[in-house]
Amino acid sequence: MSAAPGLPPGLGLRIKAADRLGEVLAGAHFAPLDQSDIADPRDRALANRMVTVALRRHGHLDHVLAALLERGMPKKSGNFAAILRLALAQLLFMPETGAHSAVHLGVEAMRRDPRSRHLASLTNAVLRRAQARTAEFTGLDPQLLIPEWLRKRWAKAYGDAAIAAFAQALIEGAPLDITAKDPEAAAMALGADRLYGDTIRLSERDRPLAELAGFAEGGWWVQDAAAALPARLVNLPAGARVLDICAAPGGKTAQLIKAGYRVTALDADETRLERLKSNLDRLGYEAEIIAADALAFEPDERFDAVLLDAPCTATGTFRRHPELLWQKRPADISDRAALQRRLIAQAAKCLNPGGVLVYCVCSLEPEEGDAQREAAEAAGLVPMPITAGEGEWPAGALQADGTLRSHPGLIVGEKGGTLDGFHVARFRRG
Ligand SMILES: C[S@@+](CC[C@H](N)C(=O)[O-])C[C@H]1O[C@@H](n2cnc3c(N)ncnc32)[C@H](O)[C@@H]1O
Repeated sequence: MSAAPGLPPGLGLRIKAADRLGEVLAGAHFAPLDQSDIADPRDRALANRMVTVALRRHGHLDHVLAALLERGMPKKSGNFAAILRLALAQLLFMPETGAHSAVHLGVEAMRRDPRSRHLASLTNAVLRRAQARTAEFTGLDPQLLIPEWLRKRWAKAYGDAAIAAFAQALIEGAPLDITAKDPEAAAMALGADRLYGDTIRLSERDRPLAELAGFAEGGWWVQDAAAALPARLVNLPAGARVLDICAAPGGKTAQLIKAGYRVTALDADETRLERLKSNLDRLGYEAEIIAADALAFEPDERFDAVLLDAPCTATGTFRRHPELLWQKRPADISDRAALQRRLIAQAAKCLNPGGVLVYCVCSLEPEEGDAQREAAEAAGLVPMPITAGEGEWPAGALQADGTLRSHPGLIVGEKGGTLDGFHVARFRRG
């Protein structure tokens, strides 16, 4: 069934997918196509998979395009790049969808775009040449999937072997990780595996989230296994007052409430706070919610703990957001690191003497992680090392200095999946 009436089967969804890919190539964050874009669930799933594969394989597609477009990318070519990348992704990396359909519908999609229809025969030629070189292009070095500047940084921080693992994790994508109120019952109801703590993992999913067992009843929320680590490290008695200072959309707020703390959830972004509110409502959880700039926040009463899940480059989430690999620039790292230093200083001011700060970022960059210890110490905080006996985390994540470092090269669970990159450090106000 076609996603748009009057178009040949399968063409409408490709046009929608190419439009979405075009937006991401122009710098937008990838938001999956939803029901309002493509009504048929199977068409929608295919379209989203095509965009995702094109984004995961971006580095390989760069190489293929450089090899096949002798005169480079044509100027003023409308959606040419997105349509071609999508067709190449399908042809080379989604063989189960059929080479004929990749070529034929790719060329048809190009014909339907008024700004790029003059390039339909070039498209046909490029796709046919790619098809003839399938073995070569599907055998490209996986490390080409990571831009060189990031590859160099990550090799320095995590070693060469980690780069190969990161590239593999990028190709495979992320499973659905869930934090459950009752992990044993939820794992049973969903056919999921238990990882550690209250995290369970669903490797295969055949329906939308809202239709999964326990969602409507508020039995669980989506949260990567690594993202679930920081809130557990607050480790205070139930009833403690905890400020979640960059809280939305609320995954960690929900964990803090589950742990029995009295939680204040603050965020500067009102739209994201709406999502936090509706997430907590679904879970039947309550928190004090404050829309404010953390940098200007002066609480009436200080807190026993602050969780600072700081805005960051989010490079640790590349399995879910592969576009970040190609959108981030070195200046983003220094920019975020500077904001994080200011937030750490502000978070320290919100703590009672002896209060605990848990600082975390979903970034793989040392400037946003280990290096921020200096900013914490400058704000009057002392390191409070995380210890081996106080929780469960992936083997290899606990570092000698008592901070946690997860990355998509670490293996978790019996089925051997990976997890996001997170840095977690804990401090106490002196
Ligand atoms: C990494 S996200 C938080 C994710 C959240 N902790 C969770 O687990 O669901 C960072 C958040 O920081 C917020 N933020 C960025 N700058 C801020 C500021 N100056 N004051 C308050 N919130 C800010 C963003 O709106 C964003 O929601």
